[in-house]
This record gives sequence, structure tokens and C-alpha cells, in this order.
Amino acid sequence: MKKTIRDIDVKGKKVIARCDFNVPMQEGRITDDTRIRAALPTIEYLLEHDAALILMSHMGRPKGEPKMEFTLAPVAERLSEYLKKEVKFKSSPTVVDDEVKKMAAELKPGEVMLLENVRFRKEETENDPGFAKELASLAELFVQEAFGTAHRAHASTAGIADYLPAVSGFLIEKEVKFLGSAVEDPKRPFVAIMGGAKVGDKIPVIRNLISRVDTLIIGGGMAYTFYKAMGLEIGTSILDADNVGLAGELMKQAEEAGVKMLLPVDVVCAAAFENDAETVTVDRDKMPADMMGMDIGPKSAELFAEEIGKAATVVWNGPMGVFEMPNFAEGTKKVAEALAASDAITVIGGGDSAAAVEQFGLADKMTHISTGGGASLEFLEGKTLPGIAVIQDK
Ligand SMILES: Nc1ncnc2c1ncn2[C@@H]1O[C@H](COP(=O)(O)OP(=O)(O)OP(=O)(O)O)[C@@H](O)[C@H]1O
Ligand SMILES: O=C(O)[C@H](O)COP(=O)(O)O
Repeated sequence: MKKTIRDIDVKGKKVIARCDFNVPMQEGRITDDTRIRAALPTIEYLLEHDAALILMSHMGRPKGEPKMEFTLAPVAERLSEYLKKEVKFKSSPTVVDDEVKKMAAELKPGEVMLLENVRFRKEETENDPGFAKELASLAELFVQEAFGTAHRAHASTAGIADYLPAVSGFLIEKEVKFLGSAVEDPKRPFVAIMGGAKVGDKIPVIRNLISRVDTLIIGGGMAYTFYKAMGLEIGTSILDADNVGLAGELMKQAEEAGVKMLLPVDVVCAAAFENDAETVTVDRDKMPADMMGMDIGPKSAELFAEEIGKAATVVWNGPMGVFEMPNFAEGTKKVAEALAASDAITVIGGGDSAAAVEQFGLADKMTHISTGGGASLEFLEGKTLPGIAVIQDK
């Protein structure tokens, strides 16, 4: 068990908390503030318990330069609105400078400030000890709350813990609890659903999950690499050519382990990667050579929904089709509805899967929607995340 902010007296202490405020932005505006809202319980707890709170995060990938399109200024503003108090913020190109140090030193219990994007410094992603020490020097205690970035060993997520005692916030605690129980001691039948487009990234997860699940459902852009391994025509569908052999091996591994592996039985094909393209829905062995698979067909959606209905635990990562285009959203919607209607423990991981569930208005019907994309996947793979490893044990 990891220590949390409940296990430590924060009254009157300077606390530095790493959050993942890497939220989607469009023209300087936040388009989805889920990650900001997810950190509020910890921030409010610390302020109510009279900590003087310094928050830090990255935004995007500015590659070690103070690129202002990646400033955290909009985040400071949104946080102020939610907390109904000023969130002090100075946009320093070096993140920490004399004025920032003074602000931190003068911060009173119950007050909060936010540092500028830690990735404005190249030392952040290098996990440079000097930068870690600089950040640590602002406070007496480190709170890890950045689940979405916990798979990165950076100065603000890992290195800092060499200089300060480290405890976790409530979001990390919640993520570890739900994702951990889903893989370690799942209520059975345990069904994993994998989809999306990053086949190469997700195949290692499948390998790890086969030894744990009862049923594995594969849809979305992932399915065609498996079809290829089965010798089927896949037309111009996305394919991870490097992993066809591995897909075949995984099917064999599942069979040997007695794990049911379900692939879509029918496909909505389109003539082009466009919402209004000409479409045809066919059984999987009838895909036209000049079309691409864009969604699972209705028979597959029904088959998958039936399997979900029998599950006690469901983990879902990756949409069933190109759900951003309304004409190819049906399969993802049907699967989301099946999860929403079931009594199973339902865990959603991955940015697009979470956005899909949100788009269909079903987010509050799920047991847990992870704030982590890559992080939740590495967790499900059974890897130790460096940002979690540094938190003190109880
Ligand atoms: N048949 C398909 N052809 C092409 N793209 C597809 C297909 N099915 C799904 N996709 C695309 O996959 C993308 C999501 O895949 P991805 O693997 O990134 O999942 P995710 O839930 O966002 O996980 P992560 O957070 O790890 O990125 C969506 O943009 C969707 O349009
Ligand atoms: O969005 C994410 O997955 C996290 O914020 C980590 O971002 P990164 O992939 O740029 O490290």
C-alpha cells in the first residue's frame, strides 16, 4: 500500500503536487477539462487542511523550450474558477526563477500557486537531478497526483522524490485501486475489449491480458491485422504489417489458454476515409479489395454486447470504429451502451475511448474512466510505473 495525503499531517506545510493538466486545447481554449476536475478533490483537501500548495504539470510536448502555445495560463484560470480562489501564476520561461521562489516562499496555508509548464525546461524529460532539486527546494512534501504521466520517469514525476518525502493524492489512489483490481483479482467472467488504431502499442497488452481474461474482444482498427493473419482480404484498411505474425501467435496463445477471442464477424466498409464516403456492410470474408473497414457491423455489435452482458468485469481500451465520423460511430456506441447497461465493473482507459463514452453521454454509467492513456495501458500490462514506484509505502 502506498502512503496518501491522508497518512500525513500537511497543516502549515509547503506542499508541491504534480498533476497531469495536459488537457486538449484549441486556439488557446481548453476543450475538455476532465483531467483538471479529476485533481480537484486532492487540491481541495490539501487547501482545507491548511497546506500552502504549489502545483506543477506539463502541457503538450514543447521539447524543452518556452513555447507559449503550451503555457499553463489557461489552466490556472480554469482552476481559479473551480476553486473559487486565486491561483497565483507567473509564466516563467525557466519555470523556477527568483520571483517564483519568492512567491513560493511567501505562500500562506490555504493559498495555491501553479508553476509554468515543466517541459519548458529540457531537464524535465531528462529527469535531471539539478532540476528535480530546484523543484523540490520550493516545498517540504511531494504529492504525486499525475496518473496520466506516471509512466514517465521525469524530474517532476520521479526525480523530485529523491529530495522530498512522496505520498499520493486521491486520483492516483483511485486509478491504482480500479485498474489494479481489474487485472489482479478480477470478478469473473473478465472481458477485455481492445480497439483503436495503435496496434503496435497495444499488442503487448494483449499478450499480458491473455493470461488473465476469460474473453478477449478485438475491434476497431486492430481487427484487420488479425484478419490478415487469418488470410482474409482487408482491402485498404489500416494494417500493422510488422505485427501480422504476432497477431497469429496471439490467436494461438489464446486458444491454448482456453481464452475466447472474438473478432468482428462483419464490417462496415467505406470507399474513402470520409464520413460521406460510399459504404457497404459485409461479412468479414467478403471485404472488397478497394474499400477499408471503418466500423464493426451490426452482427458483431450484437455478438460483443451479448458477451459484455455476461461479464462481471470489463476493461475497454480503443474505439470499435472511426467514431469521430457519425456514420462510423454505431459499433462504438453499441459497445458503450452494453457496458452502460451491465452490472459489471467497467473500466475505460485511453483518451479516445473516454471521449467516445463522454460523447454518448454514458460517462457516469461507468465504474471508472481512467485519466491515463499510455499510463493506463502500461499499468494493465503489469508494468511498474516510475511515478508510482517513487511513492512511499505505508
Ligand atoms: N477501423 C478503423 N480505421 C481507422 N482508424 C480507426 C478505426 N477504428 C478506430 N480507429 C481510430 O482509432 C483512434 C483511437 O485509437 P487509440 O488506439 O488512440 O485509442 P485510445 O482510446 O485513444 O487510446 P490512447 O489514449 O492510448 O491513445 C480513433 O481516432 C479512431 O478513429
Ligand atoms: O496525455 C498523456 O498521455 C500524458 O499527459 C503524457 O503525455 P506524454 O505522452 O507527452 O508524455
